[in-house]
Amino acid sequence: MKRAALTAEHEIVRVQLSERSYDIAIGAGIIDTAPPFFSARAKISHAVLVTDDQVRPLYADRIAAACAASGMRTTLLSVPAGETSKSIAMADQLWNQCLAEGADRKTVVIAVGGGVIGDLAGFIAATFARGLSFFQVPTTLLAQVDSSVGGKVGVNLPTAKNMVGAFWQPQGVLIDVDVLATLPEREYRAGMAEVVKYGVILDPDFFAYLEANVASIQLRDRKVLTQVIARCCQLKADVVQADERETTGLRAVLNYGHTFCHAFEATCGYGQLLHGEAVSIGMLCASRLAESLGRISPDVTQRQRKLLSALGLPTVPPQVDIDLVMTAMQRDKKVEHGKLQFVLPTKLGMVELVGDVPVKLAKQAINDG
Ligand SMILES: NC(=O)c1ccc[n+]([C@@H]2O[C@H](COP(=O)([O-])OP(=O)(O)OC[C@H]3O[C@@H](n4cnc5c(N)ncnc54)[C@H](O)[C@@H]3O)[C@@H](O)[C@H]2O)c1
Ligand SMILES: O=C(O)C(=O)C[C@@H](O)[C@H](O)[C@H](O)COP(=O)(O)O
Ligand SMILES: [Zn+2]
Repeated sequence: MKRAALTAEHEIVRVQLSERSYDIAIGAGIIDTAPPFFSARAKISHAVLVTDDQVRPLYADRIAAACAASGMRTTLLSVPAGETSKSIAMADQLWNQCLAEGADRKTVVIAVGGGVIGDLAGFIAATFARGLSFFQVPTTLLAQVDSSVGGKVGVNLPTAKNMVGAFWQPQGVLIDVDVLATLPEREYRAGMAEVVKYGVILDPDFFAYLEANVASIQLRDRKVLTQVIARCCQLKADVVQADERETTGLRAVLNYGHTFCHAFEATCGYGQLLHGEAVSIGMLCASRLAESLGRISPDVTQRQRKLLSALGLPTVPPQVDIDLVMTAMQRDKKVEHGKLQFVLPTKLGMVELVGDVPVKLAKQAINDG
């Protein structure tokens, strides 16, 4: 197949999923190659770009103009920035806007933004007219290392994170590391939590690399960032290829810390605690839980806490009603027959899905934080 003309300095990670396979292109300054990147992978007569009101003036207007200049009929839809836009009400608004703009089954959706936009636009793509092709142009660190890859799309219910959604793979992911230059510091740090997650669940050498490169990471060193993002995309691609729909339990490793994380996000009110911040706190809760079950030694938790703190991430659970958190945890999608399951470390670089965990110990793992 014809490939987009990208700059010399880019890497391609391929996600191998038979007919749903796709490329993740990672490089500096490649955002302007967006139209040929899309056109090489889909026939596009009508592109619907979905973005948020902060990313729109920074990047989405520019991509929309380039798409229009390359001959695509282009519609740009924008939602308010932030987690509260990942809702059924916002999906309803976008479905109706797509209809009003004459979208049909050949329309291609392009998500330009962070994880909220990727999840929401992907959900529109998965559902409008029973499914449209879509692309991801992730603009946060979190979206570049995690949410744009793997096809989990969806929206939140008021008390249950990501509860309505689908597995819907993109046709391609275009990652320009240069867009991270404008990302607010808090959002950048939040993205690092998912980066650390990959080290804990799959790759102890990568964890050690992060420990050794905190200063360059804080400076957003372009070279280090490109390597970090490419490694995360490759690790995620490997997992998704092995268990696309989280049916064998393998993909669940990517959910490390998320049983606690999602319960904190919902209980605090969406957007109060950023997803990455909640991942940071949630991973430490899961690690303490593994300790209390005698599965790991305290130094595994200590190393995570030290690295997460050095990266400026929160480590202490929020001051919220613990019983509300425990109730929210029961809405985790890994719950089977009413029983919670947790992804717990066995050592640095390896985790397992564990059932039959006494709720009392999970509560204690929060209280001990
Ligand atoms: N589908 C998945 O596999 C998956 C994986 C991880 C997280 N998620 C989801 O992702 C969401 C969090 O995503 P997020 O952290 O990217 O948040 P986000 O999408 O809310 O973006 C964070 C903020 O940064 C702004 N922004 C984005 N790019 C920017 C840029 N380059 N410069 C300046 N500002 C920019 C946005 O406008 C927003 O205000 C959560 O809903 C989480 O559940 C999904
Ligand atoms: O891709 C996955 O699988 C993940 O679990 C990645 C997570 O970082 C991400 O937050 C995901 O959206 C959580 O999925 P959920 O199924 O627990 O809602
Ligand atoms: Zn996550």
